[in-house]
Amino acid sequence: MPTTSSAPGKVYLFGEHAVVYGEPAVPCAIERRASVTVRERDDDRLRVSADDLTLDGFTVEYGVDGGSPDVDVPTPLIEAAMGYVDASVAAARDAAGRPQAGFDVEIESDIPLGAGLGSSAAVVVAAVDAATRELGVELAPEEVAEYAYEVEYEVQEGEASRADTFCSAMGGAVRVEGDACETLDAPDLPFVVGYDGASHDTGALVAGVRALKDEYDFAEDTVEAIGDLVRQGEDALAEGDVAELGRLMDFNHGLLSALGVSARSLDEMVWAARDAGASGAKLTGAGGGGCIVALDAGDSTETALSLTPTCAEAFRASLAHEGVRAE
Ligand SMILES: Nc1ncnc2c1ncn2[C@@H]1O[C@H](COP(=O)(O)OP(=O)(O)OP(=O)(O)O)[C@@H](O)[C@H]1O
Ligand SMILES: C[C@@](O)(CCO)CC(=O)[O-]
Ligand SMILES: [Mg+2]
Repeated sequence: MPTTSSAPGKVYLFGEHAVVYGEPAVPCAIERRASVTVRERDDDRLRVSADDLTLDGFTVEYGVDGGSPDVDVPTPLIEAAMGYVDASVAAARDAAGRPQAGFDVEIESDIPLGAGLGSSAAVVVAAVDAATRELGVELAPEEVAEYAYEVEYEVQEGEASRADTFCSAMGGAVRVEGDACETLDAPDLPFVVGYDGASHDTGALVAGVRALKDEYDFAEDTVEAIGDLVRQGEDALAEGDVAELGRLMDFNHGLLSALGVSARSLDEMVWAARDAGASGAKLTGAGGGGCIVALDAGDSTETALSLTPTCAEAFRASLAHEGVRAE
């Protein structure tokens, strides 16, 4: 019997990048999900199909010892995708004590890839959950989050926080600071997302911030300032003070720009949202290209974004109260 799990993507209210260095962050799960279906095979091979990775999708199959896959899309794309799937399957084999287990894996996702909405974490969380359940092991969402974090840590070459994976596994708004992860009581915030259609490589952007921080004390101070801002933002979130949350999001975007992770397309969308009357707007996730998130209960930000030349897609995103779940 195949087993399917799904998990949500996320936007960052505050704190991406700085969270990698132990500052707090508050990501919020959104109703865009990745869904992973896993079927155990009777050999040790892994066969992966991903419908949404390219317009045509791809299928790749190989054994526990690797081999040269026969595929029809550019190799770097496959290598990137397989890094996460491979490591998720390894985590599930490990959790179930079944190092030779083989699987057919199918990935479907409505989270744009490499765009700051946590597609990698959602795929990994759903894959770990589905593959462990397929092997008869039921993990608590917190345990799925921990395995998924180890996968992101490995694929992002030792520079990853628990924020994306914990948020995707638990759903709702969460607070992550180092290895302290908690869920928060948060009101439904009026998120509007602008997507420039581009994709980034999170690992490379994190490495860029690390280099800046190692070179300049004031870059290190910038990371600490983001931490201070998040602590202030938590009070505003508890009070449901959308105006103050917006001001702090604007400030957070400025600090992220200083760390070199914004882009002209993101800045243009941020300004379009502000001009349209959004309470605040910032890039979300690793940056470099991808998505911004703004707060606006009315329609003007979504309309303004959809008319912005650098915006390929604008949409509202509601808080996903459920994290990983069996489908
Ligand atoms: N539908 C999918 N099918 C297969 N792999 C996917 C899919 N969606 C995401 N991935 C994997 O996740 C990678 C993108 O992860 P990355 O961390 O760079 O971006 P993100 O998670 O979308 O954004 P951020 O980390 O900034 O929130 C892709 O290269 C691919 O390996
Ligand atoms: C940039 C980053 O902070 C968030 C990416 O969504 C990286 C991480 O936390 O692992
Ligand atoms: Mg990611």
